[in-house]
Amino acid sequence: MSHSDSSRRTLVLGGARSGKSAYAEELAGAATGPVRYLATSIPDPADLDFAARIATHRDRRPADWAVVESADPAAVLSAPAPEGTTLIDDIGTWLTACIDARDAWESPRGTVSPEADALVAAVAAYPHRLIIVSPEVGMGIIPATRSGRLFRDEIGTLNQRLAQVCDEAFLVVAGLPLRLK
Ligand SMILES: Nc1nc2c(ncn2[C@@H]2O[C@H](COP(=O)(O)OP(=O)(O)OP(=O)(O)O)[C@@H](O)[C@H]2O)c(=O)[nH]1
Repeated sequence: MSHSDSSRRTLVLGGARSGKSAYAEELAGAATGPVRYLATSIPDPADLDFAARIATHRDRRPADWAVVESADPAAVLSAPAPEGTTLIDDIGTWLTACIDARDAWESPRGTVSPEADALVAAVAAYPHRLIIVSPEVGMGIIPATRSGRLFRDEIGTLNQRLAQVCDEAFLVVAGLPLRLK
């Protein structure tokens, strides 16, 4: 697949507090044109810790970035796209919400495949610059819970599929990006 720089797709992987979001924001800031920040988390006013994290993000983001909060990134990407760069942060939050919505934590692998298929297709078809943040998990011991094992397997499979349709991919560790593709 060959793309111009303006339609390049970039996947940014990393563990918790690895600096993956900050690196993705750096890439978005370096791109030409306007930036649209697509947050997949819908804030819960009762969750003060998460509200503080979001506030930190807002403070460090340039004021002229458009912010879209949506639990359905495939729908956002499939709608008529504005010029410039879209940054999706992040796929782990989205996957958790998808599994919750189907009440599928005790279900077999693949229950959320329709949603994953739609996301991968929307990413592959997106016509402008796209940067996607997703968690890299599963390098430690096998989780003790069924839900933990389900998430680890589903996000690993999805990350592989996203990496295939992206032009480049990075793994961020301790704030340092390692190019994978
Ligand atoms: N709803 C909403 N969520 C936001 C906003 N800004 C950031 N977020 C969410 O904040 C989350 C990332 O929080 P971080 O604390 O950076 O995540 P982390 O994985 O611990 O750390 P890093 O690896 O450094 O990114 C993502 O799920 C974003 O969707 C916002 O304006 N609105």
